Amino acid sequence: MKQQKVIVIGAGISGLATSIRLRSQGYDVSVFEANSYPGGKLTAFSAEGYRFDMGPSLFTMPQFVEELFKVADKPISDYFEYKKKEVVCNYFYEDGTTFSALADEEKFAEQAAKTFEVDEATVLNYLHRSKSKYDLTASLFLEKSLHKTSTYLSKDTLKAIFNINSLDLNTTLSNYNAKVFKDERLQQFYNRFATYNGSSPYQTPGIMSMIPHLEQYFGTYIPKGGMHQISMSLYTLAQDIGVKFHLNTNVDEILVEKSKAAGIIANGKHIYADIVVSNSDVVPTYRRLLKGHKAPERILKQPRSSSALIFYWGITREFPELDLHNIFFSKDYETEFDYIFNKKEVHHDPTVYINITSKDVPKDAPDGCENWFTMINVPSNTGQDWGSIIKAARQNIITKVSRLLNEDISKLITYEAVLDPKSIESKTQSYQGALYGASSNNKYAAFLRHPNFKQSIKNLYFCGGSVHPGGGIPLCLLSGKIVSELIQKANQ
Ligand SMILES: Cc1cc2nc3c(=O)[nH]c(=O)nc-3n(C[C@H](O)[C@H](O)[C@H](O)COP(=O)(O)OP(=O)(O)OC[C@H]3O[C@@H](n4cnc5c(N)ncnc54)[C@H](O)[C@@H]3O)c2cc1C
Repeated sequence: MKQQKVIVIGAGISGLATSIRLRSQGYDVSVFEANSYPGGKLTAFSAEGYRFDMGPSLFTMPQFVEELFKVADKPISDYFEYKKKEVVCNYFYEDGTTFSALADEEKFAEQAAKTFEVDEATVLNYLHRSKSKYDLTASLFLEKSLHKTSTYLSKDTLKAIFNINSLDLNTTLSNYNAKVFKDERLQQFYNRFATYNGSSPYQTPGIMSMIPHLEQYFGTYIPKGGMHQISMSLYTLAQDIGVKFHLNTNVDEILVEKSKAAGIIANGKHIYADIVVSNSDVVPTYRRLLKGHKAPERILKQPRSSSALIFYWGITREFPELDLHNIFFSKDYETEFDYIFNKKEVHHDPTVYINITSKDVPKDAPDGCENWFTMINVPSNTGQDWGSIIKAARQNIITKVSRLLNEDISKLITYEAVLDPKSIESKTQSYQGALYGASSNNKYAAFLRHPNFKQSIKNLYFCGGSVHPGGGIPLCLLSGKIVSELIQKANQ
């Protein structure tokens, strides 16, 4: 059979994963990327002796990265190394409580019982329930297309349906956590996991209590050289196995002939292919690349996930009380989320996340200094005045962190760069600058994500954080897997 040509639009983490899988399956794969660099949101920059990962900072489920080296039949050690973190995250509360979340489950529960009003058994039981929710649903919701009948004819699906009541779909995450834990600080700790897919704990269903399992059971990791090594190692791997990259090439249109994807138009040129995969956000894929084709309006109108406002700060001091991941909680979590998702504004007391890779990668900052990636969750871009929001948030963050660390950090900032939802949108063509596509703020969200294929246009596929199974590095890698399996099956 003639080798089939595949065009992938976008070299985000999902586009890279898809290209590696399809090339390993024998396809002739070309990736067209608008930016001058691969990786999309997963990129980095250096300035004045500091290196910063620009986007994702938390690395979980490394097995999905490992799988890509296996399918490409290349030793991962030639490309990518990472180590497990024993301290997952340090937490700081407004009432002065501090809590260091440890990777080891038993030690974590022991520490939680010492810090909060809870016994170890309650914490362990919560984690066990979290694991069973994941085990029951992962193969159905995350690893297969939800839009193919075959998915529903499996033993796993029947098992999930029989156990539907144990999935806590009919309550919100915050109500579920409030039922299990008396201590509001521990509720806030577990409510935070809603932000891992850009949702609100006060709206997202209780099934999201499976997310702590990913962190606690599979662990958290730091790549040698920082997060950017994930995308760079996959880019090198893809090139080594023969994927062709066209950087600085924006795709303007997907060519469709006789209800079949036939290629793309880029720089005014028609480039033909047998299969097209869009790693571009699904909203601009329809609005710009598929103009004139009927769009699934209900899906495209789903409210977006949260976005982020990030200050990249060069800090001229080291803080031993901080680790790679640090959270400074807001006092009133519910109001903070009401501002983000209902008012579409930013509360004056936001939860602040500080990621410091120089803790594990010393050369990321000059001696005696730290590289702070200081982030707050903010609404997606619907035309807010980001200039004023940035000004107010900067002051509020500095005041809060200075108070909780007992040190005026404003005097320590010698380098600063800022990323806001508008710049996330313009750099990656992500609709409204949302980090994870649509939010999961209702129990049907999983079914309201766009499928990985299009019924009415043959040979057109979709991967990435805005489509099934969702955003975040692990799910984006899984969408690449689902797409490559769908293509393989269609071509058998
Ligand atoms: C600040 C921030 C923090 C985050 N934190 C985490 C975290 O800690 N852990 C985690 O797992 N996830 C995190 N995420 C989410 C994660 O980064 C994303 O879910 C994931 O990287 C999305 O990958 P993707 O392949 O879907 O798309 P993207 O990274 O958005 O890449 C899409 C690519 O397609 C290109 N493109 C789009 N349209 C076209 C076109 N027409 N022609 C050519 N090219 C095009 C874009 O230029 C871009 O390079 C974070 C994201 C951000 C921004």
